[in-house]
Amino acid sequence: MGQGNSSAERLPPQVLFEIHNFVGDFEERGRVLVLNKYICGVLTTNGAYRHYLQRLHIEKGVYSNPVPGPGNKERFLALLRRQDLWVGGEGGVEEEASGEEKAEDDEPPIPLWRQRAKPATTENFNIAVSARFKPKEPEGEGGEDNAKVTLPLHQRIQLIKMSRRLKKTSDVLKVLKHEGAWFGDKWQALESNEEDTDNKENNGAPQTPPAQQHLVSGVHEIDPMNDRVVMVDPTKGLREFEFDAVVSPKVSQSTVYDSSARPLIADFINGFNATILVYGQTGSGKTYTMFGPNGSLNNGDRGIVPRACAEVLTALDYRKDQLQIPMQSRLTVSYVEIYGNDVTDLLKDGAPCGHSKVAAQEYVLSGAASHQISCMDDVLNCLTTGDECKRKASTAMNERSSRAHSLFILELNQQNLDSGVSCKSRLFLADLGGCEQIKKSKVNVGKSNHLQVLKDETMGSAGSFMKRAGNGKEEAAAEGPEAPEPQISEVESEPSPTTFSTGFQQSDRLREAVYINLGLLALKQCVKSLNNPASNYVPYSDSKLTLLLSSGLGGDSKSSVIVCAAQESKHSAETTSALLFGQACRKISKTARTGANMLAELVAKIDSQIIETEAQIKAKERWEVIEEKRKDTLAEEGTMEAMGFGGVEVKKITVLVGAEEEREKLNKLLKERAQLTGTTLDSEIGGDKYGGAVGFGKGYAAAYGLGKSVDFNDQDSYRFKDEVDADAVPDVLKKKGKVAGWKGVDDAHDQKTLEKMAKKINRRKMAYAGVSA
Ligand SMILES: Nc1ncnc2c1ncn2[C@@H]1O[C@H](COP(=O)(O)OP(=O)(O)OP(=O)(O)O)[C@@H](O)[C@H]1O
Repeated sequence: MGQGNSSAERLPPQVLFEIHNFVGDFEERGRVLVLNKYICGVLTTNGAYRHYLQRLHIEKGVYSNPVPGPGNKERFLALLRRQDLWVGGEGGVEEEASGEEKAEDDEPPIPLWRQRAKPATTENFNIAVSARFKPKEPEGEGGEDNAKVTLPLHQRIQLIKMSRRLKKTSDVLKVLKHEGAWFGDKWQALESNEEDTDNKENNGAPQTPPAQQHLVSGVHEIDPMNDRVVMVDPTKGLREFEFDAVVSPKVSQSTVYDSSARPLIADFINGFNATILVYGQTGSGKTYTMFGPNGSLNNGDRGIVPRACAEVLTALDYRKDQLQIPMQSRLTVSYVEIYGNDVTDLLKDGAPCGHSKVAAQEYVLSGAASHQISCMDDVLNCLTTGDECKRKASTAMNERSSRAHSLFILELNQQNLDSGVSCKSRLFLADLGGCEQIKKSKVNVGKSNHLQVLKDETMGSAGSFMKRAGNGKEEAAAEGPEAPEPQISEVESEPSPTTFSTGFQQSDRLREAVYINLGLLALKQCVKSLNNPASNYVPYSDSKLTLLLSSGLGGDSKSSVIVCAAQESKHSAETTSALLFGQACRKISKTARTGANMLAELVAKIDSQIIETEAQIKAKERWEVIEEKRKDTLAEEGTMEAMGFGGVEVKKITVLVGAEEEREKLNKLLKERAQLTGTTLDSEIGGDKYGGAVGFGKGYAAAYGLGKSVDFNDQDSYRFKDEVDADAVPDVLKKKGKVAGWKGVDDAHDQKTLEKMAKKINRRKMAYAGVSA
């Protein structure tokens, strides 16, 4: 390789080494690649790298999708780092020769690019965010409702600078002047210099300050070239957003797939977990983007899900026949819907996932809901079956509105039969329910052509039902995660007779809206925490949606968020809110890793931290004896004791103290573990492990748990004792024979055993009780 090649030397040494390793000596001369001292025919650099990408796939099993256009070089360089993906062991790291060795051997120094580094298994990246705008509604079909906005002068100047690509403020002022109005009182002051001249030309007649100019709110500019969107929001004023991709309203489904989903499909096949989610207001085109128009699986209009499945299946077929390494693979799909706290299996007629609500996450992620697929017919069957089962309804905002969040999960298990290296990756495709304002979707009142209109005061009205039943949180949620306006609106249509069935329908719609909004609120909170470096707790457990998406959002998977939005002025508040969400997601940086069971690894890591923390607590905790005054609760009626005179017993109580910080840490770890495993904190604390024996509020367990105290001197004083349930003795201790022959509290005479037992249980329970009390 030519050492003097400046463009090649700019690449990091490890990359240079790896390219050399892969393609032999090479040199880049402008747009032509020189390989092994021979010019590669007429191959341009881009063409040559396309060829290398293909070789990388065939020889090393590293997949790259055939994206048209330039950029092959960058993709090749990125993928080259994964060339040892299917190789067992470390991949043969070549150590850097030390300076002394070099001198001894008297060999010419090894160029930096020849030194081999350990292959990368992790990649740092930010969540990729793209924005897609729905075509404008035709006028007269609800597309017009132009809210007027008065921008402050500096924003107005900024807007003109952005839209007209002007740099100088003086040029902007000329535009403003030409437009005829804007400045109000400041007109003369700002333009004084120029106006002086102009006024002189106008025979000295004073210029009257013109009326304030108003702008129409909404999307002002969609700039796919620079991936920029300019918004004028009625409450927030001018806003400029930058994303990884901005697609114009007219682009095809395949362009959206190429820009927002395709790179992640390659990552998925290469063993990374990946998440693609669509977010936006109701009716903004999320389902259209994810699945296609109105559930149609027509080739041209197909959305991301069928396209992704087609690409994965084609790639797997190709890999089976063409790769030089023998690969075995199995692709499965799960399709679930999240409605409030219920997760249902759309491929099993909407049956609940798992036997209990808490088990849903474990059930879904363990693959219990999965179906093997091997061709597109299987995929289309799953999509059709799932679609029939989905909650859909007609609202004023969308004729076919999804009334819950749905999650399509692809799971790919692959193994290199030669090296035995296996990899499991998951692709989460989430079609989130749309955030909606009740007054716009009119689910509380119905829409004349969908549901009969109900007044709040009417019996069975959904509005009054929710108002009565709902707490503040529900009402807030009903208005969407960022509701800018007050709540349930006035009924706009004429009242009409109410039937119970319409009442129920409306209460269903309203409940759905609340559930959707609550899930989205929880999602926003998670994104906020992920963006806050000071926060070490992400509230995934706040909703089933965030629990299921936890590994995709904050975990080690690659993620892409597609913000769907409407351009119309009347939707500008929701559009700004959706774009702001996208911007917040874009700031989240993560480390993605290839490899198998990420969840198990994470849980194992937390487990080791739990053990460490428990050891710290053990070292620090101590029993302290305190005096407690207790009243005789069983005193006979009419006695002095019952009337409050006397009847007070002073008891010595032994209390476990110390290690408060560690307990708090333990509590956090237990919570985190519960989130990851989809269980409850109760079971993490010991409910499951000890056969539910340490359930809260139960005799013995209560004394050891929430009460945080053990009354060791109380063995004879039955009057002051809670009734003890023999079942409450931890099974694990019974088995070990530590409390052999346990029959009741009278047998609890071995103080040491009790102390030991209490400490063991309390370490976890106190961590919980101490923090949550
Ligand atoms: N880019 C687009 N081009 C053409 N039509 C679109 C586009 N996006 C959405 N639509 C149409 O707009 C309507 C609403 O879209 P869709 O059902 O996908 O919205 P949504 O965001 O999923 O709504 P919800 O949250 O209520 O389910 C559909 O009729 C759909 O075909």
